[in-house]
Amino acid sequence: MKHLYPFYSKVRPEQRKDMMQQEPWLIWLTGLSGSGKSTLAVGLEHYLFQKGYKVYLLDGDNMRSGLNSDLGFTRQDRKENVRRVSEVAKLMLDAGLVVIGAFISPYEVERALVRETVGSDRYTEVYINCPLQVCEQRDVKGLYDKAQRGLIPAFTGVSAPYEVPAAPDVIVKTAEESVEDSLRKLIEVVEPLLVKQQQVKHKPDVRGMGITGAAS
Ligand SMILES: Nc1ncnc2c1ncn2[C@@H]1O[C@H](COP(=O)(O)OS(=O)(=O)O)[C@@H](OP(=O)(O)O)[C@H]1O
Ligand SMILES: Nc1ncnc2c1ncn2[C@@H]1O[C@H](COP(=O)(O)OP(=O)(O)O)[C@@H](O)[C@H]1O
Repeated sequence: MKHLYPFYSKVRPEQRKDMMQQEPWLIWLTGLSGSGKSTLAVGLEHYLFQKGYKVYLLDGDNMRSGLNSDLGFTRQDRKENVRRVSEVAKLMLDAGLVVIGAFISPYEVERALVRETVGSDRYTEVYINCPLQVCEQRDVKGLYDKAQRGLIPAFTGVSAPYEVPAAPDVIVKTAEESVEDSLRKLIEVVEPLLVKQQQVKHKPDVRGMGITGAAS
């Protein structure tokens, strides 16, 4: 039995939105290695940052260098990788940020878990669609070549599966579009989601702000 006693913040989500002047949102980019996730995620983050949004990018290679450095690419480790990232993203959303996640996340069940963890009302799944042959030709990091020579086990698309998203919110086809075109398409869908829906006004009421034992 776990003896846990979660506390509840006195800062309401609406107050955070007011402070941050944006809708917290997770934009999740899934696709094969070399499909264009990092290129588009970096571009989207940069664009949104320049426009004044408080935005942060979580990327597979980066997360796997720190928090998830103990994980490899077995079925179980990929599941744990995405589970941890979804919990990190949830905390960042609760703090009011816009979060971009760029992960292969090859299994439908884990992508559904991300959606469920953060809440489907603040989640957009983007399928970075690019045929395997094109990714192999690009071979940005030389990983396909190594995987084909048997030097990298369980490489997505070569020796491990990638389940095409059944119902993504957005699809970008990076073999057919320029980087600029794909980025524009992404921005056109994403930016309207982040604009704060309504300004919430509240009086500066300091009663019960957690100061205990003080004379009232
Ligand atoms: N076996 C294997 N399969 C796929 N990818 C591999 C593998 N080994 C290392 N890499 C590198 O890890 C990056 C993908 O990490 P992710 O955390 O996004 O993967 S996953 O969501 O857990 O499947 C991936 O980055 P991208 O190329 O940007 O997708 C690779 O750089
Ligand atoms: N429309 C596009 N969108 C994104 N990347 C593209 C596009 N067209 C070509 N590319 C190229 O494809 C490569 C994608 O690499 P990268 O972003 O590292 O992929 P991933 O992060 O999915 O492994 C880059 O060299 C990029 O310039």
